[in-house]
Amino acid sequence: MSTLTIENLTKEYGDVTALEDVSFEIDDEFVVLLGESGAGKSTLLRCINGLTEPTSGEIRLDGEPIVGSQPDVGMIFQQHNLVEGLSAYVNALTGSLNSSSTFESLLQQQDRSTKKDALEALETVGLLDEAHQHVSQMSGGQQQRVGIARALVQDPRLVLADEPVASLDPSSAETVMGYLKKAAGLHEVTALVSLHQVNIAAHFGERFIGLRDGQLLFDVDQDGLTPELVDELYGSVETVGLAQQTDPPEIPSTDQPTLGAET
Ligand SMILES: Nc1ncnc2c1ncn2[C@@H]1O[C@H](COP(=O)(O)OP(=O)(O)OP(=O)(O)O)[C@@H](O)[C@H]1O
Repeated sequence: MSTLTIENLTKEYGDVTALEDVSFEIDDEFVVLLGESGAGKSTLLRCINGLTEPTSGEIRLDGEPIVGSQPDVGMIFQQHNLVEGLSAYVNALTGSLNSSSTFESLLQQQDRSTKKDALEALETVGLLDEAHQHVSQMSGGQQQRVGIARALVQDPRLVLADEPVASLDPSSAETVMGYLKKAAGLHEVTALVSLHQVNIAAHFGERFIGLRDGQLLFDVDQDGLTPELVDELYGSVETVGLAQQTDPPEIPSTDQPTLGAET
C-alpha cells in the first residue's frame, strides 16, 4: 500500500502555467484524474513519473521525495509504446528492464521468477493464451492490456495511466479499464488514471480529482461526482448515466483465461 503526496505543485512552461499550486494525497485507491484538454493532466502525471521537472512544490511516495524517473512508478500510455515486432510475453518482460539492458540480452538476463512474473501479469490481464502472439497482430484493447502487464512486471508501488483508453471503442475501453482496476487491486498498488470519458470514469473510479486551468477544482468520492460538478469542469457535456451508475462489466477471473477475447 502506498501513499502519493502532491504538495503545492506548480509547473510553468515559459509564460504558460500548466499546474498551479496543486495539492492532494492519495492512498491505496483507484483515482481518476478529470479535466478538459489543456487542464494539466498530462503535466501532472509527467511530473510524478519524472519525465517533467516541476517548477516548484514537492512530490512524495510513502514520504520519500520523488525526483526524476522512479522504478517504483509504473506508467501506462495512451499509445501503449510496445515493441510491435515482439511477442506479448517479451513486451511484458521489458517491464523489468533496466536502462542498460538490450532486447537481445533480455531473455538470457531474466531469472525464472521474472519470467514467471511476466506470465502471471499476462494472466491477470486475460492474455496468457496469447503470450507468444506478436503484439502487432493484436487489437488495440489487447495491446493496451499488454501495456498494463508490462507495468505490473515492474512491480511498482504506484501506477500512472495517461488516457489509457482514449483511442479505443467504448466496449474495449470498459474491458481495458476493468483489467486495469483488477490489476491494481490484485497487486495492491495505488493508481492515478487520467480519462476523458466521464461515464467510464464514474464506473471505475473510487475517487475523482478535477483539474481546471492547472488548478485543483475538486477532489471527491463516488457520491460527490455529481453532474453539476462535471458541468463545472467541462462546461456543458454529456453527463447521462452519472446519476444512475450501473455495475462495471464483469472481468473474467485469472484462473479462467479468455480464449481469443477480442478487445
Ligand atoms: N512541453 C510544453 N511546452 C509548453 N507548453 C506545454 C508543454 N506541455 C504542456 N503545455 C501546456 O500546458 C498546459 C497543460 O497541458 P497538458 O498537456 O498537461 O494538459 P492535459 O490536461 O493533459 O490536456 P490533454 O487532455 O489535451 O492531453 C496546456 O496549456 C499546454 O499547452
